[in-house]
Amino acid sequence: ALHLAQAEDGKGLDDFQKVYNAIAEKLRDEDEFDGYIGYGPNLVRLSWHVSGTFDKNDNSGGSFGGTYRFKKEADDPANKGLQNAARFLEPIAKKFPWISHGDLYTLAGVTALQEMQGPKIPWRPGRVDADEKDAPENGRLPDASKDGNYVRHYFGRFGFSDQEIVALLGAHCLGKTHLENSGYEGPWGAATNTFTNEFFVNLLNENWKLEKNDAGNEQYNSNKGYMMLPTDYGLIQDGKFKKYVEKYAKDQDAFFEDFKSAYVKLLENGIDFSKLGKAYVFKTLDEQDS
Ligand code: HEM
Ligand SMILES: CC(=O)Cn1cnc2ccccc21
Repeated sequence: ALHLAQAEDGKGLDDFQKVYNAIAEKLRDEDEFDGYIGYGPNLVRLSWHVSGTFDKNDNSGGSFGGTYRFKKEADDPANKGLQNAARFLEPIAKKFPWISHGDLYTLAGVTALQEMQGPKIPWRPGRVDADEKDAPENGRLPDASKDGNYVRHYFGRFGFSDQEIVALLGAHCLGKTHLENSGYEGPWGAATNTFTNEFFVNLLNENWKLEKNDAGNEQYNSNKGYMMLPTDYGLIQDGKFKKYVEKYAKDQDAFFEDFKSAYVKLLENGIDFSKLGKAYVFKTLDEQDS
C-alpha cells in the first residue's frame, strides 16, 4: 500500500518557507563550489536520487523514508558526488530538526530549481523517517552507458510516459559530469546553474561524436565542448522520444510545465497525500526582497 503522508505537526507554509530561505541563502552564499557552478545542480540530483530508487511494483524505495541518510544507500556507487549535497544540508537539518529527511531532501531540490530560475514547483510535506531496514538495496539507479530503449524500460518502473521521461531528463541542462564520480567528464565551459531548455537545443543542434573518455567510457562530445551521455543521446536516436525533444527545444514554456509535473510525480511517487491540503508554492528570494 502507499505510504500515508503525515505532515510535521503544526507546521505550515511559513515554516517551510523558512527552510526554503535558509537553503536559498546558503546557495547564494556558497557560490564557489564546483568551479562556481554552486550547489544547485547537486541538490537537484540528490532530490532525484532519493526518489529514483522507487519501484511501483512493491512500492519500495522512493523519497518517503529519507533512507539516503543511511550509509547503505548513501554509499551506493551511483550516489558518488552527492556527499557534497548531503554535507550542504547538515546545518539546515540542525537548524530545523522538526523536518523529516525525505521532506528536506525533496524541498532542497525544489528550492534549488526555483532559485536557478526554473518553474515554480508545488511541494507537499509528509515524508516520515523510516528505519535502515527499509533502505533500498544498491543498483536501482540508472546506467548512463545504455540507449533509449533501456531508458524507456528503466522509467517504466515508475509509471512514466515517453513525454515525462524526456521532460525529466531536461534537468541535464544543469551542472556537469565529473570523471571521479561517474566515469563521465563534462566540459567546464558548458556547465550551467540556470534552468533552461538548452539540453534539448544542444541535443538537436550540435554534431555529436562518440568518443572514449579518460575513464575508457564512451560519451558523445561536440566540437563546441559540450557532452552528452549515451542515455541522453538515446533521446534523439529513438523516434518516439525525439518528437518531445523537438517540442521542448522550440518551446521552453512547454518544457517548464511538463518538467514541473513530471518532477512532482517523481518526488511524490508511492505516497498518498490525499489527506493533506493544497501543495505549497514557495516564493523565491528575489520575490521576497521587494
Ligand atoms: C537515464 C536517467 C539518468 C542517467 C543515466 C543520469 C546520469 C547522470 C550522470 C552520470 C551524472 C554525472 C554525475 C557526476 O559525474 O557528478 C548526472 C548528473 C546530473 N543529473 Fe542525471 N541522470 C539521469 C536522470 C536524471 C534526472 C531524472 C534528473 C533530475 C530530474 C537528473 C539530474 C542531474 C543533475 C542536476 C546532474 C548534475 C549534478 C552535478 O552537477 O553535480 N538526472 N546524471
Ligand atoms: C553541460 C553538459 O554537459 C550538459 N549535460 C549533458 N548531459 C549531462 C548529464 C549530466 C549533467 C550535465 C549534462
